[in-house]
Amino acid sequence: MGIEIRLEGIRVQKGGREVLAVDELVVRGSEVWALIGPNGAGKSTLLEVMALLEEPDRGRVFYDGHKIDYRRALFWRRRMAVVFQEALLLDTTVFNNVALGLRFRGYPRSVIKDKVEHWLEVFRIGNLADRPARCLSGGEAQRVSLARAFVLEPQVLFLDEPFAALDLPTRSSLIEELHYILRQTGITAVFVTHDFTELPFLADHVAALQGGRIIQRGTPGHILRRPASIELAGLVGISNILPGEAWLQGGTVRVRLQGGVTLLAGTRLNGRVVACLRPEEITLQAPDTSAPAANVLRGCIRRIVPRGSLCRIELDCGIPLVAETGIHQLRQEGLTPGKEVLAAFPPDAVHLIPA
Ligand SMILES: Nc1ncnc2c1ncn2[C@@H]1O[C@H](COP(=O)(O)OP(=O)(O)OP(=O)(O)O)[C@@H](O)[C@H]1O
Repeated sequence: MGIEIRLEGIRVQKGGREVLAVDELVVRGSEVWALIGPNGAGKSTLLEVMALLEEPDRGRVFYDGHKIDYRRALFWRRRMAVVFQEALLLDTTVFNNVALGLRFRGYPRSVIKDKVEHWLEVFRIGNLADRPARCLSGGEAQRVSLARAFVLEPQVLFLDEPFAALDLPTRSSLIEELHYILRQTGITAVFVTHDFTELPFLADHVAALQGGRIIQRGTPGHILRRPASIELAGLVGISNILPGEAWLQGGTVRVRLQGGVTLLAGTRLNGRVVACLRPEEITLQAPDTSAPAANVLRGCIRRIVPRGSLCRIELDCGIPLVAETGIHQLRQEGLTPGKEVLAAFPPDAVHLIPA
């Protein structure tokens, strides 16, 4: 079972100004949390406070209900592991890098051998055991770094952008492995990421930071669909961020966008807003002659930009819109630049943020 971490009234100053102000945060045992936010938001500082690498200027940190005394934190540090973006390996073999922590802890040789070999296999680097760490690729080095963390059987794991420097296939396969291992082991885990696509695979909970404060917390689905700020909306891949004026009419919310188009929205707000619409919420249909319906806009495909197995489709519907679809659907529907289409999306997909 993973360790529960509780923060209370945390304040951290750097360079003469407050860079972190978190009144309360509880990460329960075995939960996996992601910290997201723009550059300089305080994610790494928060991770370092949680991992006992940085003592806050004010506030208290509890592990499993015990208030941390930083002079006696070794007891808890032995139950945690930290993985950084840079693998930070020693200039020796892969085996020795992974074995190092166990040797420090005085495990017998045979136990060390079994444990190291097990975790090298789990991260599919058993064949690299005798390879000098300096001769590894970035992805291999990051696998070694993860094996070195897991071999210590920590109860809590902290990861600061561990996949940021990796290519897409390596990142995808490492995330899949990590997802499986975290669920199997029940370790509490907290990771910092800039990549919103990692969230649904890895995290149960997300804390979004801005200006040193947690401005929103929730499930990955909630944060991706209903971000609390315009900056966060851009960060989680919402490519349609459209200014307008919202008003309530009966039970529905309408928003008149700059450009004159009126949409039904799923957030109860009045006044100046920005409407956020995820590109994958838009379905494209062939134009027909039926009466116009709510949130069905007639438009024209301006540009198609392939992105792996997906395509970004730029539309002119009286307002600029970006949709996303699979290559298969693109071919099936014969979608090409210049083609007329109907762009449809449900009111619930239109999230409003006060402007
Ligand atoms: N040693 C320092 N002296 C002064 N300011 C610092 C120092 N270290 C960090 N900061 C500032 O503290 C704030 C929070 O930094 P932090 O590294 O926690 O942000 P972050 O969200 O992890 O950013 P990034 O996504 O760019 O890594 C930033 O504004 C940063 O400039």
